Amino acid sequence: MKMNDTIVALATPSGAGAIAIIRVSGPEAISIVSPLFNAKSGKLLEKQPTHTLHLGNIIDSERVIDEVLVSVFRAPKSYTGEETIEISCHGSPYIQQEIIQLLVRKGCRSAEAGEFTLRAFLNGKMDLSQAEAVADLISSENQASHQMAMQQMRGGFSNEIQRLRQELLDFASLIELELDFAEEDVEFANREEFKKLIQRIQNVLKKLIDSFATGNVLKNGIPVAIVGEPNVGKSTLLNSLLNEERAIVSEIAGTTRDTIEDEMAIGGVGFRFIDTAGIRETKDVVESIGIKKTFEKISQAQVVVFLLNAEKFEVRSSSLSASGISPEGGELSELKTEIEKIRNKFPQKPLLIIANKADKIEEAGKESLIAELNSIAQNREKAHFLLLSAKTGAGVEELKDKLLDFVNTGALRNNNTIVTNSRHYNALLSALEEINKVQEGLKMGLSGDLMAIDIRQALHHFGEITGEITNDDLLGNIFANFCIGK
Ligand SMILES: Nc1nc2c(c(=O)[nH]1)N(C=O)[C@@H](CNc1ccc(C(=O)N[C@@H](CCC(=O)O)C(=O)O)cc1)CN2
Ligand SMILES: Nc1nc2c(ncn2[C@@H]2O[C@H](COP(=O)(O)OP(=O)(O)OP(=O)(O)O)[C@@H](O)[C@H]2O)c(=O)[nH]1
Ligand SMILES: [Mg+2]
Repeated sequence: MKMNDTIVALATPSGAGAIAIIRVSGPEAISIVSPLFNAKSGKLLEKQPTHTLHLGNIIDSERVIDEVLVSVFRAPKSYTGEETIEISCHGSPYIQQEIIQLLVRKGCRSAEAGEFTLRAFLNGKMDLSQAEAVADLISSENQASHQMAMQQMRGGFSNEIQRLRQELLDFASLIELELDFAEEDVEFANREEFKKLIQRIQNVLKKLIDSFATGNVLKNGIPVAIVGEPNVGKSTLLNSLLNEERAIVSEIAGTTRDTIEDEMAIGGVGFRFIDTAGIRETKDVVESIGIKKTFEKISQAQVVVFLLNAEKFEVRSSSLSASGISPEGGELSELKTEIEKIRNKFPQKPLLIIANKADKIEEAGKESLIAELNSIAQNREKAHFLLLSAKTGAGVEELKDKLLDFVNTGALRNNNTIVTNSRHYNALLSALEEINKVQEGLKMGLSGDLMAIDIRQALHHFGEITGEITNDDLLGNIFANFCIGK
């Protein structure tokens, strides 16, 4: 990508709108736009100071294309660090295209995706992780992902990495200095202090690495699988959670054959609900493919909502107690087996057991049912039980609260740095690996020259995050995922 030319792009979404912004950045930005702009004040754009706004017409020879507002940003005081002009025109696609084509005829080049932000990075306006956060910020759809992106864009994460990198660099220099005095057997780098620093770096790296699990989940939406036998009301629950008729509901068992997913923010956190095909023995080929997929989805989910029909258990338990037979022998033990199966298959998954169709059972039966199910849930860590009605919506709010409880939003609340980017995550893992080697070296009394190699490696991985160490392929990759005009 060339850097010394002047680029132009629409910064607002394509299509009609009230107003559209056309961005021009590069050494010729002001000199190209100036002769095309007739200011109402009669002032020449080229003479205007930075961060000023001007009303006037964009003209192509004699023809007025539009009445616009033009902002002037002078290098290096702009988003990109270059001379920048922004033209706010009326949002007709025709006007937008006319102005952009005029600018291209006068010597601008159409910007590539992310090129404005790439220039901001290359001009030192932000580091690489901050540039990446700009893209995350634009795609953020809820409070959690917005907060994480904002924190990263403002440099919270980079600062932490930068600090560690500097301290490590200072030690590396001291150790390398010792090498110059090899004959004299001096020790500039205090080994005890160095050990402490390495320990501290390890702790920070581990904390950041651990935060990725939370960050990744918060960024992409927490996957919640809704599973259970056919007809228990899974699709009804999905619709109730989403507040829309997303999935087909019917009294026929086996209605949902393929998984259905949709997102919804609860308390500022994005959740991705996955309605699945009811689990049962079946000879139907299509249905059994759907059931296979259900198990796949359970394995990918962060939380499993296991739905059952409360009615089935209520009827049985009252008739059973009347006849004096232990409920153990009936549906409840069947249920226990069912839950046990899921527990064995996915021992780590938080499980929410939900008795649905609460509206159909009698008040009197509710208590014994809740007690019974709670005793099943109690045996298991991370398992909870709720009675609700997907149809009437009673208890659905409680379910939402429970789901939020499952998410460890503590890290977010405490304003801790959360790693959301897999590139950063990989660099952190590699850095930790090198730091561990340095620690081993210290323990074994490894010579300075060998230790210096591992330290340099660790520094390299820190530099990858902030972009001190980079290459064209990597930059191309990162910025290609931006939108044009950003
Ligand atoms: N019209 C418009 N709105 C926008 C942007 C933009 O580029 N144009 N932004 C783009 O993403 C965001 C705001 N970010 C910006 C960041 C820096 C500068 C800027 O001019 N910085 C100079 C001057 C700072 C100062 O006045 O102290 C600088 O950094 O030197 C402008 C916008 C969101 N809204
Ligand atoms: N009374 C009552 N009926 C419900 C409730 N939830 C679901 N139903 C009914 O139960 C039937 C099955 O609901 P679905 O949501 O299609 O069940 P499902 O679990 O998705 O079924 P499959 O897709 O076949 O696995 C429908 O007739 C629903 O109207 C509830 O809370 N109360
Ligand atoms: Mg269904």
